[in-house]
Amino acid sequence: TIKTSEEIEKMRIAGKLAADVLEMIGPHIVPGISTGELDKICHEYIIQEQQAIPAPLNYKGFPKSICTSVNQVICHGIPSDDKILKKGDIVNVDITVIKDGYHGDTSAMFYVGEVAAHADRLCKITQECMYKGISQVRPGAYLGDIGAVIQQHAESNYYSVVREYCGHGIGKQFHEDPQVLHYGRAQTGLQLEEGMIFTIEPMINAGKRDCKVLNDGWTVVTKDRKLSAQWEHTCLVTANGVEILTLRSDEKVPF
Ligand SMILES: CCc1ccsc1-c1ccc(O)c(O)c1
Ligand SMILES: [Mn+2]
Ligand SMILES: [Mn+2]
Repeated sequence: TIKTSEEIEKMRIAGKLAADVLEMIGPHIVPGISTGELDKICHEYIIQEQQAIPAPLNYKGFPKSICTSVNQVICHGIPSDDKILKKGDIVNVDITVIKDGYHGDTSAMFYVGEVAAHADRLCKITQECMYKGISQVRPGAYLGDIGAVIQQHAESNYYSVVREYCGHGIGKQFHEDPQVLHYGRAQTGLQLEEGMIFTIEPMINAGKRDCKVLNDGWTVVTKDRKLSAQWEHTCLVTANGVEILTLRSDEKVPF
């Protein structure tokens, strides 16, 4: 749906709050902390400090307030007191908050201590995929333009694009139309219009694109158990391009 200026203002607030949670949790991500503890810290911050609601909790039955996806986990990792982070791990923390009825959805990769060069490279290229996708956003552009540049950057670096999960429209609902695929052909699909708001959240695998869901019914892992990375921003289509609603205060847009 095309958001009104009043709705856009509320989405700016929700987006900023989601970004603030990621900035808050970063320093806590050190060897020895559990993902269950990260969930507790974020939950308390969202509820008490932000007087907001964590959207994942009880969404389709998800049991926690954030998603924490470590190493070969592609997405929807369930925080656990038994999952202790160790040096060399890469972890995606995915935050969605609801404030005044509107959603802000963002995620980032964090390094636990020093990580291997190949892990660092995957995280960096994946962030570049997200930014390249965002750089295509303007009125009149096509959803296929976003998918094509993400796929091109990933595959030219010998990585693969997960296809089973995608970005999405967002507003009063966590997930709205359109689906935003992270692969595709330029100049195809829906045309973007000023006032549209959606996420771009590419999941890029070091190995093959195939994935599977574990017996917990949530955790999505790479079939070949190689590493996966993901970054996510909530984006607004503006008259002259794009506004990233979940930009962090220390984050520079590289285009
Ligand atoms: C945990 C929330 C959830 C449950 C089913 S899909 C999903 C989810 C998680 C992160 C997201 O960015 C998203 O758009 C959806
Ligand atoms: Mn998310
Ligand atoms: Mn999302």
